[in-house]
Amino acid sequence: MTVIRGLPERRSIGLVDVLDRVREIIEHVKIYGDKALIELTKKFDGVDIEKISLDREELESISRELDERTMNAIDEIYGFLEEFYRSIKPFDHIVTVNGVRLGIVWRGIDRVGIYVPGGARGYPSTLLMAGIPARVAGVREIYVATPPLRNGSISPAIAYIAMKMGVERVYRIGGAHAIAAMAYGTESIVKVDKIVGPGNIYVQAAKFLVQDVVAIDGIEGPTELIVVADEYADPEKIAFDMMAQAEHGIHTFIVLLTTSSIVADRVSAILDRDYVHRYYIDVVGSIDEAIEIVNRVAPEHLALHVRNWERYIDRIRNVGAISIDDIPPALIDYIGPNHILPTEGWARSRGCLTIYDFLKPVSVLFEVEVVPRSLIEAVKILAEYEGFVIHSKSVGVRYG
Ligand SMILES: NC(=O)c1ccc[n+]([C@@H]2O[C@H](COP(=O)([O-])OP(=O)(O)OC[C@H]3O[C@@H](n4cnc5c(N)ncnc54)[C@H](O)[C@@H]3O)[C@@H](O)[C@H]2O)c1
Ligand SMILES: N[C@H](CO)Cc1c[nH]c[nH+]1
Ligand SMILES: [Zn+2]
Repeated sequence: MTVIRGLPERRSIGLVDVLDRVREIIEHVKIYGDKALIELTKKFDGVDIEKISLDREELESISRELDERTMNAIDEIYGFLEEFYRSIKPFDHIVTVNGVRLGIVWRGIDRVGIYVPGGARGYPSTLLMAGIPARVAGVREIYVATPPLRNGSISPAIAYIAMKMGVERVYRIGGAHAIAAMAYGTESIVKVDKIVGPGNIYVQAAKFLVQDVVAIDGIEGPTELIVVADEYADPEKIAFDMMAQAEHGIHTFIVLLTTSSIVADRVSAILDRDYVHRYYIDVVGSIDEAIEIVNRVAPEHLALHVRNWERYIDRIRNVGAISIDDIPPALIDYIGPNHILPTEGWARSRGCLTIYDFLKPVSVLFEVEVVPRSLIEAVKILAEYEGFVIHSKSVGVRYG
């Protein structure tokens, strides 16, 4: 049965199901370094790799295998996303309030590790989605980890983008061990300040577990989509949107909530031809009810096949991405603004990957021109209230 009526209690797999196994993998990498990476790559990917890290010369040679048509497609999307991220790059904000000049200045993170998932042939689009905002933000060093292909090499498209982006190194390792390696460092892997990127449940569980030493962007696991549709929606387009996201694997979470039993039956009839993936369809009383469910479930993607969508948009709070009206989620996957999106309900507290993931706001207090007496007095009082007498003196010795 591929189409199930109603909603499940939970997603088919979650971090909690694999944390113990992933913890063991991480410990193994911490102790044995490169040796563990080579061994685990043999175990999980079935590939012997002697050298983990690919330098620019090797990347150049792999990228020469890329056909011109795909190269042009990458260039086109690269240019589009670069322009988008340049145009939303935040400015420093320095203002004067009551004679005090202060503000926020943005600084790029020094070293970022980008995880690019394996899939069937690699996810070059993910490198675009993470690497372009990182570059525009001014990240100094970018490292990429991606699982090796069956032949031991990596996707020529990933190699091409890595070259174009000027990344420092590409590591041909995937899974939880790749995350552990970038978090703790090994003989051939540089320890980074932040790890970003989507992947399967092992990859995301590893990101979750290494937060004692490295920042992460969030949990971006197996793909999720909820389609909300009214009676005017086109069942064929809905089915395509659902099957497209199911294409990512067997752990995807794909749901249709519709007010129309006719739409439900028609979509179900199309999806029934897919024997591999699982889909959920529920008939709801109203679009408002569907939106309540969406906010509770907090899916990665939401597709809104609803007339008068403007009426509902402000009430949609907990989703990673919204495709409205006739826009397929698959378009967001390739032209963004970003397809690196929270799953497993994490959309309740964070959204898509953005340029802000690669920037740190630094708090700066410049000169104090006219000393606002009341403000200085307030500072001294609060410092003393906290028991920090020297804090109070340090301010008082300058401003009285
Ligand atoms: N949420 C998002 O933003 C987003 C974006 C793109 C893709 N995705 C998801 O990323 C995932 C990609 O998954 P994938 O598996 O193709 O690639 P992946 O790179 O995430 O994982 C593959 C690696 O997992 C490791 N592995 C495999 N089996 C294992 C096991 N039993 N124990 C430990 N490690 C194991 C292997 O080392 C392998 O190289 C899909 O689920 C897709 O839906 C999510
Ligand atoms: N749908 C994925 C996010 O869940 C992103 C993606 C990349 N390539 C194709 N699709
Ligand atoms: Zn996709």
